[in-house]
Amino acid sequence: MSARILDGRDIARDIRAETSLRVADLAASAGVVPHLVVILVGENPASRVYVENKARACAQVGIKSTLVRLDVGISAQELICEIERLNRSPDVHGILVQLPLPPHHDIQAVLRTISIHKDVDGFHLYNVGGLVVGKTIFSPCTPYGVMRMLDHAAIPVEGRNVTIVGASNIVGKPMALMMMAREATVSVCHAKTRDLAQYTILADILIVAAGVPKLIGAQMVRTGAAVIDVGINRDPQGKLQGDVDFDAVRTKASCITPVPGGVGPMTVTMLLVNTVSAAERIAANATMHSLRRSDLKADLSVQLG
Ligand SMILES: Nc1nc(=O)c2c([nH]1)NC[C@@H]1CN(c3ccc(C(=O)N[C@@H](CCC(=O)O)C(=O)O)cc3)C=[N+]21
Repeated sequence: MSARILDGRDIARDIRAETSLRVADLAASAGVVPHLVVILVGENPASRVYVENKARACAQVGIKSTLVRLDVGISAQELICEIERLNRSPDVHGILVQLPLPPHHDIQAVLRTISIHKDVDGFHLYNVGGLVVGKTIFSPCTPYGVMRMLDHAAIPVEGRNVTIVGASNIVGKPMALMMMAREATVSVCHAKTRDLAQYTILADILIVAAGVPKLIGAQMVRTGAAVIDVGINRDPQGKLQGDVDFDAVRTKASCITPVPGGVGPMTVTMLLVNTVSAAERIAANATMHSLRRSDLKADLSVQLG
């Protein structure tokens, strides 16, 4: 068997086309242009590249984006003030603090400062906790992108065995909760799980986000499984590589995502989707408030004769 390649760039293109239409509708109905602000602290070269990719993707669908570059030495208090300013700004709909942050910052404290209505990364404690009870406003982009890829490929989730390797806050843990919400049977493992293959071999859907090149070989994969590679590893030549031994596993899986060109483009696309949703929600809220105000004025003028 040779697996079907799930092309993240193709799926992302379809979703971005839909997203552009939503942007146009919002301009027509409310005169609003979605606006994402990305905060980059310091000079991490990988972060620079990611941030540039995000800006380019925004421009493609008509989202306005602003990069706020802050000095590596900025204090926690100054960073928090900057976020609070953006929270209050009615013309900003999404706020993203590029991770990692320099070590003197408490990442959780910073993320908790972002308004939950503008938390398009889905990293605020409210949105993270919301995944447990189904009350999240924004889902984190990478697991959301994986979900959309599976749905796009008509790969069923309900009642399936899903094994997740890697339990990070931004991928593995939220992925597990989203899969549980869809009634999958979920196992969460780590790169160091004893006899990892015992778990991976059970998976109808295997999702790998462990950050270990070639962690998953063909013998660890169930025949016909869908294999989703979230790994991003750069070899010394700068070539990007996932966590799955692609050439070996593709002979055994029924579907597989490549790296690059798999989950990565979906992550950026879900950021666009979340930003447009944020703008739609904020615009709808503003309309509701102005309606209420005009109702109130009408009531008053009736009462006052
Ligand atoms: N607050 C925050 N939110 C994030 O979403 C976030 C972050 N911080 N810090 C870093 C990670 C990493 N991440 C990626 C997004 C897209 C690709 C992507 O598009 N990859 C392309 C290749 C890009 C290349 O060649 O380097 C692909 O897989 O085809 C990769 C990685 C988002 N992150």
